[in-house]
Amino acid sequence: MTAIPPSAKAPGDVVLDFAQVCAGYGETPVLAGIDLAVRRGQVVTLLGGSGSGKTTLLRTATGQLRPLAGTARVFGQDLATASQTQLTAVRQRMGVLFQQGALFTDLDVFENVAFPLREHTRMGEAEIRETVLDKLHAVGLRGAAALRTSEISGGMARRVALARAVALNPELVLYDEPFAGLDPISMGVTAQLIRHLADHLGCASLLITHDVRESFAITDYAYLVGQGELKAQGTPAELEASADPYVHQFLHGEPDGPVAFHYPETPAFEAWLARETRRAPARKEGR
Ligand SMILES: Nc1ncnc2c1ncn2[C@@H]1O[C@H](COP(=O)(O)OP(=O)(O)OP(=O)(O)O)[C@@H](O)[C@H]1O
Repeated sequence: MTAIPPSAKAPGDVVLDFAQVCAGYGETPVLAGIDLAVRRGQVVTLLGGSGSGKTTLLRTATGQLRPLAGTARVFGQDLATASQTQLTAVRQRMGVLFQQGALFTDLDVFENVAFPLREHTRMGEAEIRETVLDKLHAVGLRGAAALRTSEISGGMARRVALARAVALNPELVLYDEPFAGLDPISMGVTAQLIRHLADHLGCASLLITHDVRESFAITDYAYLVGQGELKAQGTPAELEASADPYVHQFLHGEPDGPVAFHYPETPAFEAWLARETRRAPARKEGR
């Protein structure tokens, strides 16, 4: 693991703070010993291969999954011990752009962005109109306000979802694979938009992706996870200069090296295979 001290860049207060977090499903940890911090105004990237546990960490940050061990704090609130009311209060200060960025198909673009304002504030119509148009302007889609969701492209839909995610001026925005399925220009535009929103709103941003190029163009600090642990951390320049073979292979997309391609064959898989192998002749006889 590359030994680089955390918080190489510290522009503001810590908004999200993981200390030795172990995250996973049921009793099974996907990632263990995760130390991670995101500060106000910072764009932090969490990199990792397919299935490395990035979404699992995001679910832990939203309180959807409780940490199996360690401490996960958002706005100083310990998520492991938070009541439902406290979790709701934390989530109201947080915007999440989900991988699918699902919009409500029965609402037009304007109403999609207005939705959280109508749900969580007492704003009047004039203030809602002004806020929604301002957020749509920030993502370059003010002129698309009246369009139905069936009339916009996939890339535009992602930007509308982004405008909706920041409608309540969140202090923390979590992005789950914001570049997935976008063409190179839309990717670049989305990346600049994430940076712009972080600078403009002063929010803390955690970007979950396996796209090194796009994320490094806008990132202050990055973490690389793999093989169930934190493999490396640092500024993009520090990671690019790393001699660690795992970091080097991941950053350069090389097919050979320590980054595993195969999903591990667990004892549960071996037991399933033994059962299937025993059943196969019986199936044949039964024919
Ligand atoms: N609901 C679930 N229950 C049990 N295991 C799960 C669940 N969701 C994901 N996993 C497992 O957790 C591991 C990490 O998955 P996760 O979705 O966090 O990875 P990821 O890094 O986000 O992957 P990708 O980049 O492919 O989206 C995988 O081995 C996956 O099989």
